[in-house]
Amino acid sequence: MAERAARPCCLGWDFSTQQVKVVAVDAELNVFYEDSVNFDRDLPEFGTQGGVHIHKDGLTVTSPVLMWVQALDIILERMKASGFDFSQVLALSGAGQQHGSVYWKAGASRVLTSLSPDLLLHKQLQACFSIRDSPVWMDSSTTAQCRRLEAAMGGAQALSGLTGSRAYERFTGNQIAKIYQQNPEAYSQTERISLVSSFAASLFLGSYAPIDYSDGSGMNLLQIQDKVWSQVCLGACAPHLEEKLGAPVPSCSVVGAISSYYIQRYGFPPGCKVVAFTGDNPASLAGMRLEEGDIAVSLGTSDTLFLWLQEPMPALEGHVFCNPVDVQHYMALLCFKNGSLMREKIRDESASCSWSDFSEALRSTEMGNGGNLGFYFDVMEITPEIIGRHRFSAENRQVSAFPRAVEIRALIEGQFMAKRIHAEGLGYRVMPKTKILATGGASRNRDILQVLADVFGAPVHVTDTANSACVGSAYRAFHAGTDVPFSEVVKLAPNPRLAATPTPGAAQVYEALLPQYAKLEQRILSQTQGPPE
Ligand SMILES: O=C(CO)[C@@H](O)[C@H](O)CF
Repeated sequence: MAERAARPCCLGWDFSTQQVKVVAVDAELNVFYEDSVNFDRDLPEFGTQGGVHIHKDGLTVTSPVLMWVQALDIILERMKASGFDFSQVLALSGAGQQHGSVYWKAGASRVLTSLSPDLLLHKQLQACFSIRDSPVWMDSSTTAQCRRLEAAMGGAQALSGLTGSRAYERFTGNQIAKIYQQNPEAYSQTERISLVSSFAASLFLGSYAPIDYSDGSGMNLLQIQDKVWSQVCLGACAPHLEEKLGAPVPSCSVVGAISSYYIQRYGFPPGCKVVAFTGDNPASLAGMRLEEGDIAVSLGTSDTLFLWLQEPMPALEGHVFCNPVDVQHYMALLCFKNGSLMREKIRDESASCSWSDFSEALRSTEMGNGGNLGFYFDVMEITPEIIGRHRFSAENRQVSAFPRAVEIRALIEGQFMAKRIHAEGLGYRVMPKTKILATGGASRNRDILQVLADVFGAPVHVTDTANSACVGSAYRAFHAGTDVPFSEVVKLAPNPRLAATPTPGAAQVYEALLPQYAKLEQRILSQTQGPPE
C-alpha cells in the first residue's frame, strides 16, 4: 500500500449525551477524519435511550460511565483498523456534556497509571467507579439541594453573582450533595470526582486530570471571578469535597503527556500533549470561533444563545461561565425553550403549514410590525418564566388576535427582541464589529435571519455547528502551550457565510421598540407571578 504522506494533526473529542465523537484536524485546520459511536445503536447492552436512563421517578437521569469508556475503546480500535497514523497526533483535547459527574473509587488512580496495553480500557476499569450510573445534565432530582445551597449562600442572586448561575438541579454541586446525602458509603469510597470532560481527559492522561475553569463554572461551586472553589459552596454540598475535586486549571492548560497505554497500543507519539477538556458548550464557542462582541444563536427545538462577555452581570436566568479561550473573559448561555416548535405551530396556523408563505408574510410586513408586539410561549418559557400567548397593539392594548402576516412577524420579532434584551441583561453589548453566528434548522430561512440582523443591528453569518464541540477541541489542542491569541491560531479555518445585513433604518425602529417589549414582558410576569417579593 502506498506510503501515506505524514499529516501532523490534533484530535478533538466530544463525550456528549448520545455519542462519543472524534475529529482529526490538520495544520491547515481541515477536518480529515471523523468517527462516532452512538450509545443506543452501538452499545445496546447498556439499554440507554438517547444515551441516558430516565429513572422511574421521572426526575433522576443517569448514564453508565463504563458505556462511555467502552465507546472510546470502539473508536480507537476502529481508527487503528482504518490505518489512522496516530504517530502524527501532536496534541488532543475534548469536550464533555456539561454538569455530569464521575465518581472514581479509592485505588482507581493506581489502575489508571498502570494500564496494560494488551487490554481494552473498559476491561481494566470495571471496578474503578464508586457510582456506576453517573448523573447527567438532564437530571432534575436535586431541587432540595438547590434550595439548601442558595440559603447557605444568602439567596439565589448571591449564588449567581459568585458562581455565575443561581442553583440549578443539573449543576454538579447539587448532584454531589444528593449523592453524599443518599449514598454516603459510595461518597466515602470516592477518591476523586470528575466532570465528564475531566474524566475523559483522565482516560488519555492515565491519571486524574483537573477540572478546567470553563466547565467548572457549571457546578455552582467555582468562584468565576477568582477562579477558585467557593469554600462556602463546597461546605454546603459535601465534606472533604475540595480534595476530591482537585484544583481547577485554566481551560488552555496542557495537563500532561499522553499515557504510555496509547503509545504502546495505538502508536501515539510520546510527546503528544493532553490539553484540558472542557464542556461541550464552551468547546462549541471555540469551534464557532466566537470573538469579543459576537453572539451565536442556535435556532433549534429550543433556541440557545452563546455570548462572549468581558464584564458579566450574572442574573437569575442564564449561565455565565469562564471563557474557554480567553482566561480574562467570560461566556454566557441563555436558553429559550419556545424555539422551533413554536415557529412551526405559527407556521401551521398562520401560513398554511408552508415556510414559503411564512417567509412571504415576513417580507410583506414592515420592521416594527406597526407597533404590534407578541409573546408566544406554548410551553413554560425558561427565559423568562412565562406561559401562554400575549398580544399587544401599538397602543399597548392587549388583543386576542393579529392578522396572519402580523402574527408571523410578531412571533419572530418577539423571539429576537427577547434574545437581545436578555443578552444585554447579562452584560452583552452589540459592538461595531459584532457578528451574529446563526446555526440550527431555522438558520436555513433567509427571511428569519433578516429579522435577526435587523433586531440586533448586526450582520448575520451562518455556520454548520454539527461538529463544533469536536472541532473547537481540536482548535484548542493546537492553541494550548502557544503564546498567541486563540483567534490567531484559528484564522485559517473556513469562514462562515454572510447571510443577512441590517436593513437601513432598523436601528431606529428596534431601539424604540425594545424598551416597549421589555416593559410588556415585565407586565406579563407581574400578572402571572404576582407582585415582586
Ligand atoms: O446543560 C447544558 C448546558 O447548561 C447542556 O447544554 C449540556 O451541556 C448538554 F450536554
